[in-house]
Amino acid sequence: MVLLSDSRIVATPSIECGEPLVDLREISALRVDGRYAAPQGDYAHLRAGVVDRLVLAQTLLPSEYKFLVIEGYRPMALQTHIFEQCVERMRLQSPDAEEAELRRLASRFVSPPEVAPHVAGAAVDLTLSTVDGVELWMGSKVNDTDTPACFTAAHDIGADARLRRDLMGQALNGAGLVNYPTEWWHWSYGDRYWAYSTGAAAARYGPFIHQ
Ligand SMILES: C[C@@H](N)C(=O)N[C@H](C)C(=O)O
Ligand SMILES: [Zn+2]
Repeated sequence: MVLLSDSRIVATPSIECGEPLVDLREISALRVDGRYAAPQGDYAHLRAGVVDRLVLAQTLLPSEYKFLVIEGYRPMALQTHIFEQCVERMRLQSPDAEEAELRRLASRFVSPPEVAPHVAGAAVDLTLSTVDGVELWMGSKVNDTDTPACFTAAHDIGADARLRRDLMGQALNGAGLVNYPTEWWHWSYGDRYWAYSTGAAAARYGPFIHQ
């Protein structure tokens, strides 16, 4: 598995295309959860090209399902904070590990800020709901990385959750997004991880400042 801290991701070129962020709360086809709501509404924004692909992906789901968007854009300061917090958690678990190894271990679950897809407005954490908005069980809670069930390919999660993950993956892959294999809920388009995974010559979206 290629991690976000891998030198191949860091070395992937990024040519910023300048596309704006779009507020998902103004896209009637998409449902946005408010658990990470903050005053500026950063969490509810994504690049226009990602939004288009998300809307397309939703049409590829069986009609009884809808996406429930949990978090999109994340400011650099927030990404840096949660990455450093994760490094400190790794230090508690592996007190003798070198700094570089702690950062590699942390990057299994939080991206190093310099390549972070959420900071580019390119990544979305999402799950499935019923058409009425009732969140469905996917084998673990969104953002619970303390269980092996967070890995997208996990098998001991029950048949319903496995089927839902597969359906979600088919729809999102079908619309051009790629998954981070340690987190079933994390999908991106246009960032460095996407460029590396798809063989694109460069990322389309680099770090972005939401005004
Ligand atoms: C922190 C978690 N929700 C997440 O988004 N992880 C990925 C790998 C990231 O930080 O980009
Ligand atoms: Zn994510």
